[in-house]
Amino acid sequence: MSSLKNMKGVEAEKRAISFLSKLRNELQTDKPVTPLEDELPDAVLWNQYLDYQRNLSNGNGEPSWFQSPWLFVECYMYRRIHAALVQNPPIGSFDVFKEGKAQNFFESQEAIIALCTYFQELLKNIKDLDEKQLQGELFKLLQVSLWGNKCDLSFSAGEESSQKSSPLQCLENMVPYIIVDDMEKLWSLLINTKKRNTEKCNVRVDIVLDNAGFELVSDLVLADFLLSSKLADEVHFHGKSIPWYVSDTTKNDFNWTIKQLQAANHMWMSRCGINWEGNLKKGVWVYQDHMFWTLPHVYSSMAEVAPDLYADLQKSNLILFKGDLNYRKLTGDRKWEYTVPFHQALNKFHPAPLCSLRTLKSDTQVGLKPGQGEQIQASEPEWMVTGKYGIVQFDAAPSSS
Ligand SMILES: O=P(O)(O)OC[C@@]1(O)O[C@H](CO)[C@@H](O)[C@@H]1O
Ligand SMILES: [Mn+2]
Repeated sequence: MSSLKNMKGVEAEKRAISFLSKLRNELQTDKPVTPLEDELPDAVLWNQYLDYQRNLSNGNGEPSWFQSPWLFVECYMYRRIHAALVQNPPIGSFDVFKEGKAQNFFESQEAIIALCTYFQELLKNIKDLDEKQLQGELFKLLQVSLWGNKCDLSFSAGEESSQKSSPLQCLENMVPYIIVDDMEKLWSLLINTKKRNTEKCNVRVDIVLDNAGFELVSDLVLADFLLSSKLADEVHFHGKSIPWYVSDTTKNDFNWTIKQLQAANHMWMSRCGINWEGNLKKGVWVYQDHMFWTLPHVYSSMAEVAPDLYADLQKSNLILFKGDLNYRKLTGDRKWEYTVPFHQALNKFHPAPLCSLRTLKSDTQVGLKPGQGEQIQASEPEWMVTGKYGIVQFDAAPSSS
C-alpha cells in the first residue's frame, strides 16, 4: 500500500513542479495573466478582479505580467503557486515556504530568548508600573514589533533575514529611522479608552499579522503586554489562509510557533508559550484568517468585497497593520506625493482607529512633512526599498463623509 501511496506522492510532486515551471515561464516571458482554473472558493473573486484589470488595460487584450500593476501580479503569483500545490493531492496542503519560515525562527533564537526574558521580567512587576513607565514599555515593544518587520523572506529573496542581535539593545539608535512616529497618539487612544471604559465592555485590539518567525514572536509579546497591562481585554490576530509572500503567517505557523516556544528548553520562552496557549483557550486571544487578506484587492474595497470582515473590524478599538504589503494595500499602492495625509490615502477605509507598523520596502509613502522625503532621497536614493526606515503611522478620524 505504501509503495502505491508513494507513487501517488511522486506523481503529484511531478505535476506540481510542471505547474510551477509553466508559471515561471509565463512570468519570465510576459505572457497574459490567465484566469484561475482551480475550484477554490476565492477563484471567482480572483477572476472578477482579472476582468477588472482587463478592462483597465483599455482593450489592449489580455493584461500581461509586465504590463499589469506590481501589486496585482505579485499577489497573483503567490495564488498560482498555491494552486499548483492544492490541485495535486496528496501534497495539496504542503507549505512550500515552511522550511524558510522555520529556519528564520531557529536562526532568531537568541533574539527570541532575549525578548521573552525581557518580557517575563517586565511581567513580574507590571502591576507596580506607573502610567509613564507603562507608556515607556509600550513604546519599546511597539518598536520591537516594528523592526521585527525587517525579517521578511519575500523581501530578502530568501537571503537570511533572521533577527540576530538582541531586539531591545538597538532600539535607541534606530529611533532616527522612524520617519513617522505616532506612538503618543496610540498611547492616548489606549489609556483614554481604558479610563473611559466604565461600562466594562471589552477593549479589543486587532493585529493584522505579517511575517512568521521573529516578527510573529514580537507581535505575540506585544499582544501579551496589551492584555497584561490591562490596556486591552482581547486581541484578535489576522493571518493568511494560504502560504503568502514567502514568510507571511498562516494558522499552521501561528500554532507551530506557540508550540515551539512551549517546548523550548528555556524557562521564559516556555512560559510565554504556555501563557499564549492559555490566552487562546480562554478566548482572550482569537486567531482568524479571512480569505480577503490573500486577494489582490486594496483595503478601500474591503467593505464591498468582504463586508463580514469589515463589520468585524468595526468592533475593534484599534487595528495594528504590520508590514509593507499591508501598507501598500492600505494606501492603494499609489505613488502618492509624500505629503498627502494618511487619512486621504486610506480612501475611506476606516473600520476603526488604525495604525501601520511598517519598514519601507516599496515606493509608497504618505503623511511625511514637507521636504522630509526629498531630504532622505537626496542622500539615500534607495531609502524606500531597503527596509532601513520605518513608520508608526496612525489614523484616528472616522471617515469625514
Ligand atoms: O509585507 P512585508 O512582509 O513587510 O513586505 C512584503 C514585500 O515588501 O515584499 C515584496 C518584495 O519586495 C513586496 O512586494 C512586498 O510589499
Ligand atoms: Mn510579509
